[in-house]
Amino acid sequence: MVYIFILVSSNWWQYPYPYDIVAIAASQEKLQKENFIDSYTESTEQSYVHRRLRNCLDPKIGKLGKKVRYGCSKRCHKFRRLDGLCNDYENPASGSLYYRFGRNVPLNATVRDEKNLYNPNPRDISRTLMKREKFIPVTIVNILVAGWVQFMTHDWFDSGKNDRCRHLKVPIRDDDPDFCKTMDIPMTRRDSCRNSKDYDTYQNTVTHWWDASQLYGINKQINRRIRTRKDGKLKLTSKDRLPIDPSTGLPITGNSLNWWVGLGIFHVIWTREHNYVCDMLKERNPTWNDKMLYNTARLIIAAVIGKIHTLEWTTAILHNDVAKLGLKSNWYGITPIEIARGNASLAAWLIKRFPQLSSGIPGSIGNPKNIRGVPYSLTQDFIAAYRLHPLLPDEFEVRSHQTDELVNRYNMKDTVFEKAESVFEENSMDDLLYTFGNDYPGAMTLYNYPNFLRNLDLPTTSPHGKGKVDMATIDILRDRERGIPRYNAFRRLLHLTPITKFEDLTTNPTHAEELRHMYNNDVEKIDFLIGSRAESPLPEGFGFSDTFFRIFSIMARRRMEADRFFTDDYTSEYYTQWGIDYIDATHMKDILLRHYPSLASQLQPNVTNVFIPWKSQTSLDKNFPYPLY
Ligand code: HEM
Repeated sequence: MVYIFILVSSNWWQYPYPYDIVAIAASQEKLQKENFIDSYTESTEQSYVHRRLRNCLDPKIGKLGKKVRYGCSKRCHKFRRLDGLCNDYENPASGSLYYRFGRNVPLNATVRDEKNLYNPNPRDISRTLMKREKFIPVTIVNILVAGWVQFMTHDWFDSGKNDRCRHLKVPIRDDDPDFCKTMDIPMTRRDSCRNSKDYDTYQNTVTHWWDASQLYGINKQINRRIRTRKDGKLKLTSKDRLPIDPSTGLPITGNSLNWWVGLGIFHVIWTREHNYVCDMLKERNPTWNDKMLYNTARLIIAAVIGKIHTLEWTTAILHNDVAKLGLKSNWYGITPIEIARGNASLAAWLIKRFPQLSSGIPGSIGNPKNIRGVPYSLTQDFIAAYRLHPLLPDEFEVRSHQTDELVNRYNMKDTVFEKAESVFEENSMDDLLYTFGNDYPGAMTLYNYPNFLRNLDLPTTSPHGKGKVDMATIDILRDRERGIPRYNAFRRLLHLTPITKFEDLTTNPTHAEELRHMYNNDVEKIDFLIGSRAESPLPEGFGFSDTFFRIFSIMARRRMEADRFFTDDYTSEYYTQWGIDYIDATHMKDILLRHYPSLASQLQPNVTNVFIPWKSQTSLDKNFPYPLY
C-alpha cells in the first residue's frame, strides 16, 4: 500500500484496481469536508431588519417576514411541502424555495471579474470553439438522457426570471451574420435579501430538494391547476397527454420552462405514473382522502425518480466500474469487503484509512440524515456543471416503433416551447419513445453546440428575455457573471492538478492550438465550461469530463443524505410498505411498459437500461441495476 501516499486524485482513472478506488475515495472525502460552502454569511435577522422581507430566508429561522422561528409543526412532518420548508427541523428554511444557492468553492473565489467579463469575447468563443459544423454523437447513451436530465434540473434549480432592467452587453463583430453591434443579455435576478457587503448570492426559485417539484409545482397556485382533487390524481387529457394552457400554448404541469418533446415525454410519463401510484394506494387504503393519496404518492414518486436517476441514468452516462460502485453506494450502500472484492486484508486497510467505511458505505437511503455541518442547498457550481446543451441534436426523425419506417422529420427549432405540442399531436408516444430510445445525443465536446440554440428565438412567455439569443454565449457569460472560477482555478479549488499548458488539457493538437489562440496563450483564462468540454482523454465510459464529475458526485450524494425523506424518514410509516417495495422493485423499463405496452417487442427481452440505445443492448445485463465492480 506504499503507493497510496503518492496517489494523485486527478489521475484516479489511470490507476489499476484498487488504487483507482482509493484515489477517488480520498478525493471525495476531501471534497465533502472542504467544498460545501454556505452562502449565508451574515445569517441573522439583524441584517435584514430595515429591508423588504418578502422571500428573505434565514436557515435557522425560516421566513424572516414572519418574524418568528418558523414552526415546523407536526402537521408538516409527514409530507413534502410545496415550498420545501421544514425538511430539516434544525434549519427549517434550508433547501426551500428562494433559499440561496451555496458554493463548492470558497466565497472569496466567487467575486465577479468585472474587468474580464467579456474577455475573451464569449460570442467569439461560441462562433469558433463551440459552433457545431457536423453533429458529433455520443454512442453510449440515447436522447432520452437529454430530456431526463433537463427534467431533473427543473426539479433542482432555477435562477428565475432575468432582470429586465440590467443588461450585459456583449460586443458583436461587424462580420457576425446573426447579431448586430451588441448582444444584450438581461442579468440574473438579484438576491432580494442580499446585503451589499455580502459576496454575490443568488436565490433558487424552485426548491433545492429532490422532491419532484417540476411535476407538482412550488406554490398553491400551480399545484391547484395540476390536480384533479379526486383520489390524489393529476390532470391528464382523454388522450393521456397534459392539458394545454391556451394563453401560452404550454402544458399545465409543475414547470414548463424551455419545453421540448424530449422533456415533455417525461412529464407525461411521470404524471401517468403518479396516477397509477394513487390507484395502488387507494386499493390498499380505501378510506384515504384525496390529500392523503396525493401527498403519499408524491413522496413515493420523488423517491423512485431519485433511484432511477442514480442507478439508471447516471450509470448509463458514467459507464465506468468505479463510478458505478459509487452510485450503488449512494442508494443501496456497499461494504468494504465488496469494494475489496472479497480481499479481507484490503478491506481492513480501507476501514483504517477511511473510517467512515467501518459499517460499510451506508448509502443514503434509510440511513441517518447527514448535512455535514452545512445547511443543505444546491450550489451555483452545480448549475454550471449541468449546462449540458450539447446533448441536444439539431434535427430528428421519428420512426415507427413497429416497422422502423420514417414517420416524420423535424428541425429542433420547430419543436421547442409552444411548438412541441404539435409533435405530440402528429406522433404516438410509442414512436417518440422508440425514436429517442435509439437515437444518439450530442457529445459533450467542443464544436458541438446545437445550432438552433445558438440562434434561438425566445417566445414572449419566456422569463429569460425576448428576441433572439445565443445560448452558447449565454452559458459562458452566466458563469462569469455568477463568479464561477475559470477552469484552472476551479481545478485547484477542487484539489485537482492544474494544467500548465494547453496540451495538458487535450490530446487533440488542433483543439489545443485553437484554445491557445482564443485564450491568448494563457491557460488561466480558459473558461470552466470550455475547459471541461475540451478535456481529453476522458475516463473510460464517461459521457462528460472528470472535472465536472467531481461536482456531480459530491452533490449527488448530498442531495440524498441531507434530505430526511431519503434518510431518517425513509420508512414504511411515511411511504407505506407498498411504497417502499414499489420503489425498490420499479425500473424505468417497468414504467414504460406499464403505460406503453406496445413497446414490449422493442424493450423485451434484452433492454435493461432504457437510457442506453435500445438496439445496442443485445444481451441482458445480469447485474443491472446493481452494478458489481
Ligand atoms: C430545447 C431545449 C432547451 C432549451 C430551449 C433551453 C433553453 C435555455 C434557456 C433559455 C436558458 C436560460 C438562459 C439564461 O440564463 O438567460 C437555459 C438555462 C439552462 N439550461 Fe437549457 N435549454 C434546453 C435544454 C436543456 C438541457 C437538455 C439541459 C441539460 C441539463 C439544460 C440545462 C440548462 C441549465 C443548467 C441552465 C441554467 C439554469 C439556471 O441558470 O438556473 N437545458 N436553457
